[in-house]
Amino acid sequence: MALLTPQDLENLSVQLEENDATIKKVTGLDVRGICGELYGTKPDSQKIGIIPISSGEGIIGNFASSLLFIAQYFGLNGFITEHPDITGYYEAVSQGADIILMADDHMFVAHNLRNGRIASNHVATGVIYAEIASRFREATSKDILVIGLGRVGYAGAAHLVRKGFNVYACDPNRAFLEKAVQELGISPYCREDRKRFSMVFEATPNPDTISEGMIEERCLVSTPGIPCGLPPEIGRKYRVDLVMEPLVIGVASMLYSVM
Ligand SMILES: NCCC[C@@H](N)C(=O)NCCCC[C@H](N)C(=O)O
Repeated sequence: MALLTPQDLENLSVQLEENDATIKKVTGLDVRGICGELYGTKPDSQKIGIIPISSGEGIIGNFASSLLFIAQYFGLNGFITEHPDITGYYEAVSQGADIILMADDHMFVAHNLRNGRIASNHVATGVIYAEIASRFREATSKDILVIGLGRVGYAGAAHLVRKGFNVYACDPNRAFLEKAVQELGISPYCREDRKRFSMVFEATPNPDTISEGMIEERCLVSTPGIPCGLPPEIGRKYRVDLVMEPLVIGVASMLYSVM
């Protein structure tokens, strides 16, 4: 899994503002509205304990401060512990955190100490970005393309199947594709079918995974993937709206899902 870099997290508030405006334009709701409908919850100034974790590749310079910005943006009472790891965990609980946010190199979790609910970033991110794609008001059918069936893509595809969309998906890893066909009943996307989509959920760590023959002239691409799966020239040639932001939208989904 590709790890965030401090550069990915620069100008987070600008990235959020731009993406929230796009989401509102193409779905009719902003991130708060979609998360509220998706989970049936709303923030109630819960105390969020943000714990830096030093394992593996170590602490990412502006990761904790980015989480603090996100907590405050959604009306929550966030704080970053003075110490990392276990000492930080003890500090967060002692200071009355209702929800703990912490991430190592493999898992990023939100754990609500009051109701026991726990969310992982990869599932919450897959679900919210798939949900955004599926709410495209100008969609011409219930057909939706999912590119990438790893932890994030699979979670998004499962969510779309549950919502009754016709999910077509592709992944270079044949085992991932087979698993999704068997377990979710999705249809493998075949380029030869020349089928085009007005809704695309892209969840790969690769650039330029979206090709011209995949999309309709008017299309919404929703992706947490870094780097961007939409080639800029295709985005310019067609009327494509792109929702792509590295952290805030996925963390909002995590927090709303454990409230
Ligand atoms: N959609 C967001 C996906 C984040 C994930 N790909 C990642 O970089 N995880 C590593 C986070 C490491 C945080 C570090 N341990 C710290 O606490 O600063």
